Amino acid sequence: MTAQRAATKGSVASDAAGLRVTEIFHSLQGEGLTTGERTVFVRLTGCPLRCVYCDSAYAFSGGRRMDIAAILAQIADYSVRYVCVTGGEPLAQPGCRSLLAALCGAGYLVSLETSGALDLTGLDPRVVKVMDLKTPGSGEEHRNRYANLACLTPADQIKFVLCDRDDYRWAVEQIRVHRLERLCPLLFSPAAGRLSPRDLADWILSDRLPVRMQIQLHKLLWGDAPGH
Ligand SMILES: C[S@@+](CC[C@H](N)C(=O)[O-])C[C@H]1O[C@@H](n2cnc3c(N)ncnc32)[C@H](O)[C@@H]1O
Ligand SMILES: Nc1nc2[nH]cc(C(=O)O)c2c(=O)[nH]1
Ligand code: SF4
Ligand SMILES: [Mg+2]
Repeated sequence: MTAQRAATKGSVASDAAGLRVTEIFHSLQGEGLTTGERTVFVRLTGCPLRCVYCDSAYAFSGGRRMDIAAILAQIADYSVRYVCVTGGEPLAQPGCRSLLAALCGAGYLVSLETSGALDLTGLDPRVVKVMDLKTPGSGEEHRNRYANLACLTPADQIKFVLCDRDDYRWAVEQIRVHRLERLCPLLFSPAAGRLSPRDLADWILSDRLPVRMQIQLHKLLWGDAPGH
């Protein structure tokens, strides 16, 4: 299926209402526990982090201001059950919480991709939080907000995007120290183009880790192009 890119460029409106949106597109979920499900992605603009591997740097700036009604109207065109709010760092925009609540209220199964660097309290409890723990190799480990772990439930997911063997060892240690297994499913993902998926698979098997490996499905299907 061809993904569709719906909202992208345009000037940034100055009014405080609404959210800055880089794109809204229809694709197959490429990450996490609902991989393969038809999903509409709302990519919010702006991020205070700069992970070395970021595949969404085009969302750091630009975008266009949309109010929640307009976002909902655009999503309605696609007849999906799943909506994924991502970015950029979605929680960097104050309006993100209202958007998430409105999406849940409209009956969508809503997930939030977040760096783990911003406060997770006060989110609609129906939102599935997919939270990264940023590794040393990302260059943003110091931004991890460990208090967020207390906000996670078994319905959420913790993701490690790994650049190399040192990141892998670090992630194993995080699982042990914070007893992450007891919180929610754990995802190990190779940083695209930096870590061999086969090496990662071998390490996980060899160490008998309680994690789920993922490879970004959308990149296998469509490469690096935005809007997929
Ligand atoms: C682009 S980020 C947006 C949401 C949020 N800023 C975050 O980092 O979770 C979405 C997901 O893509 C992951 N990601 C970004 N670049 C990647 C890459 N080159 N390879 C694998 N995963 C990547 C991030 O770690 C995060 O889990
Ligand atoms: N197909 C597809 N699945 C995704 N899952 C998480 C994404 C993201 O950029 O956050 C993403 C994305 O960009 N595309
Ligand atoms: S936090 Fe997410 S959007 Fe921001 S730089 Fe890192 S991967 Fe990219
Ligand atoms: Mg992506």
